[in-house]
Amino acid sequence: MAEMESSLELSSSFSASSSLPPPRSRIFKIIVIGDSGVGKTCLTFRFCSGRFPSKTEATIGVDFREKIVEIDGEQIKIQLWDTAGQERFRKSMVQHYYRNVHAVVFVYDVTSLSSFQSLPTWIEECRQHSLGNEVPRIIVGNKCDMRDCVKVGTDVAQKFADVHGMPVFETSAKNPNDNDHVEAIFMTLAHKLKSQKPLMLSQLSGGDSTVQLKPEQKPAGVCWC
Ligand SMILES: Nc1nc2c(ncn2[C@@H]2O[C@H](COP(=O)(O)OP(=O)(O)OP(=O)(O)O)[C@@H](O)[C@H]2O)c(=O)[nH]1
Repeated sequence: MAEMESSLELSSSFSASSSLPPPRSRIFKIIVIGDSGVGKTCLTFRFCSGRFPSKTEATIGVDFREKIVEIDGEQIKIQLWDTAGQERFRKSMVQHYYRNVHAVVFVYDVTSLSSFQSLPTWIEECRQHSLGNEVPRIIVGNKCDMRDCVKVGTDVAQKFADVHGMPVFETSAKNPNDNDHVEAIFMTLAHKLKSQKPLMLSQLSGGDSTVQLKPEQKPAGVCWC
């Protein structure tokens, strides 16, 4: 779902840094996909703004949010493409947002078995757009704060992830205590991308907050093999 305050959020962060000379930075384009309502907007918002959005609406087509981070002394612009989960809001846009993608985040809701069972369909859609094993991909189980309603166990998710050769993370966009964890998930992906290959250079038009991932913030037990 789209976050109601996102435009305001972006414009205010750009104007705040408009006096700075624009640095050059690599861009990592990461698409976030999964069923409607799993929390894609909230996760991307949590990473880019550090908070949970107060109100959301179903994403139509695609929204994107950005954050500039620093990895090994280099500024990198992480561009998160928050895609519509509802089929009727996706149709005309699909071709566009799969273009030039560097990494994929598949999201399911740990309280919704059907959202987990949809993952193979999303993985297949990506594969059809040439986003298979060669592209860094991760699975994220969201809404872990709803402990009493969990329908997808960690072991089941881990087995599925192993079969598909991806790391899996469980987190909550809502729980403020998981703020660092959400950040660490996306930063782990960014580290992976940075170590992988040179990506396109781009002139930045402005900046959001800059963060440096501390070693202790990296999620434990992440396997990229
Ligand atoms: N409890 C809880 N609720 C969440 C969490 N993340 C999102 N939600 C709620 O789930 C609902 C859907 O969240 P969105 O982020 O809009 O979902 P989406 O995947 O972007 O949905 P589409 O745009 O339709 O594809 C909203 O009511 C959010 O408040 C979470 O971590 N915990």
